[in-house]
Amino acid sequence: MTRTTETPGPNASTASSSLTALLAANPVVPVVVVDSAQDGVNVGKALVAGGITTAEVTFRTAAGADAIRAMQEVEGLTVGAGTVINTAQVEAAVAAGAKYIVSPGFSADVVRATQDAGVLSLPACSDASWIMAALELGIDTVKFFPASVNGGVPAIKALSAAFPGLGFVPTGGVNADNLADYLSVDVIRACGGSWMVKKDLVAAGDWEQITRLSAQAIAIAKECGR
Ligand SMILES: O=C(O)C(=O)C[C@H](O)[C@H](O)COP(=O)(O)O
Repeated sequence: MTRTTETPGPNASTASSSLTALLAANPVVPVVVVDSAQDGVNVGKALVAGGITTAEVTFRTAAGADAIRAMQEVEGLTVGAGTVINTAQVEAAVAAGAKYIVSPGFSADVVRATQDAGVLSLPACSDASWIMAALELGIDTVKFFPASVNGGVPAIKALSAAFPGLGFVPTGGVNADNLADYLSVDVIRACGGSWMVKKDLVAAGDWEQITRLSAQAIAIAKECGR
């Protein structure tokens, strides 16, 4: 396991504070997987109708970049890219208009390319060593993935003791039943997840249910003071 210990890019610290602001305004980050740009637009509209104002559109399908580009037309929606695992995808995501880039793990190359493009970077770290590598690049908020199998809230609290000031965005296993447990923790800046945009809902074109589940998630976030 090799890690690059480069210095942060010139945009790193501005980008970090903007990420904090973005997450404060978007405490629930839906992880969206779509097979077409049109599905992306429909999902985006359904999310906004339910009060969710961002979407992390994954590069897990070939439609990812096209969907990000098409979703720029959805009013009130900030579109980011997810499952970004190499610098070619960073380039494609930035070209498509992604405002932030999320990875399921930590890659210094991906973070640097994102910072160099002046786009917000949210890499995932599941333990203290990866967090230290992220800190070296000026990252002040990390995705915690997969959150539930890595110990959930107790693990985040334990890591937080060693890294005061670091923000976390748990993703993986978060749902309507445990969202409040996560959002009650100060260092958790937002939660990511797919529970309101499940593949079967997208396949069925059930935009109303996506809106209902989004509204439910936002109501829970509000109860937690977000
Ligand atoms: O693709 C990525 O970059 C990921 O990090 C994976 C997603 O965030 C999780 O698959 C969401 O988890 P669930 O909400 O449990 O479905």
